[in-house]
Amino acid sequence: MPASPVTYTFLGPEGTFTEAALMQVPGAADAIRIPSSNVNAALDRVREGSVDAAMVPIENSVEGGVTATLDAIATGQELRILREALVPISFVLVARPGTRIGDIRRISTHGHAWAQCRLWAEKNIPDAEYIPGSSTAAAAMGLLDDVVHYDAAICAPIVAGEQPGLAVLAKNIGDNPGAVTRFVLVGRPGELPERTGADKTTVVVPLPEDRPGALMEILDQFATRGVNLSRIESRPTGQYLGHYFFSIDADGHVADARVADALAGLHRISPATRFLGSYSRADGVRTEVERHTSDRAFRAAHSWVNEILDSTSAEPEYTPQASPKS
Ligand SMILES: O=C(O)C(=O)C[C@]1(C(=O)O)C=C[C@@H](O)C=C1
Repeated sequence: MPASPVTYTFLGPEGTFTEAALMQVPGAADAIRIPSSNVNAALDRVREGSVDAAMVPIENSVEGGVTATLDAIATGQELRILREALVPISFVLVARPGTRIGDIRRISTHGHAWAQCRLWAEKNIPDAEYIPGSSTAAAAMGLLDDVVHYDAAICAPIVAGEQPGLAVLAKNIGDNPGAVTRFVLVGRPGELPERTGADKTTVVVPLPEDRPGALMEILDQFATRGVNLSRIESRPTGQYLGHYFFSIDADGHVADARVADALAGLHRISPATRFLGSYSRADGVRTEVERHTSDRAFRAAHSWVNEILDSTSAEPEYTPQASPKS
């Protein structure tokens, strides 16, 4: 019987940056690809098992963390990050043919895209009202639909190139030409991606309450084991004011002794710590490991302690006390 094809979902519709990220996954071109209208819907499809994995945005070099994703993977049925993808971001301004920049009164795009074009918009369309869109491509495609109440959109160049109904009014309108968005492919817990030496580990750590220095203790678990952090963000749990969790990316794989030891330390401090995955870095940069935090150093240290335990009687011998004479 032929194997059933892999099924992916992504923040759609076609033409989003998220779809571009999914197409970086080997075999994605031959897989079934189902667009989802938002990050939660995409992750729900993974949880209920109707798709194998979902590609979602997690972090932008200009605007920071994508909170919808950070929150959705931190709670609910457990999920795992299987890989990451980096997409260079450039934006175009599109409208219906015949529209001039001076005609624009209302403009739509994804919130992260709007944040990355803010300076351009202030300079070129200062009076235009911003209408939030579920994605850049959804905003652009909406212009082909007579019912939408905006007259321009900001999207990826690819959308404009494929739609004769859309005219490009301006190119490269992002405020930061080097902008990059990081995406993650999220699946259900199962096989762990192999350790490559150029890996990342993502965890969610609820901040223990009413404990002075709790954040310091969390950071210390990584610092004392020579584990570098590439992202740390605090997010409210939503339960009540002042209750936060930390979303953390650390260099290394849970199969690295120093990372495993740091995670064990986190679990002691905050038992509800959630492991979100170890996966290879999209940029392929290998982690530099200091000698005293290498697997070999951890092994040697553990065998030293075990030797001590083996050669020493850990529990004092039990000598029953003579019963007092009556
Ligand atoms: O709207 C899209 O095209 C998306 O893929 C989402 C998204 C994001 O969430 O940051 C991805 C990349 C860009 O930074 C802007 C929007």
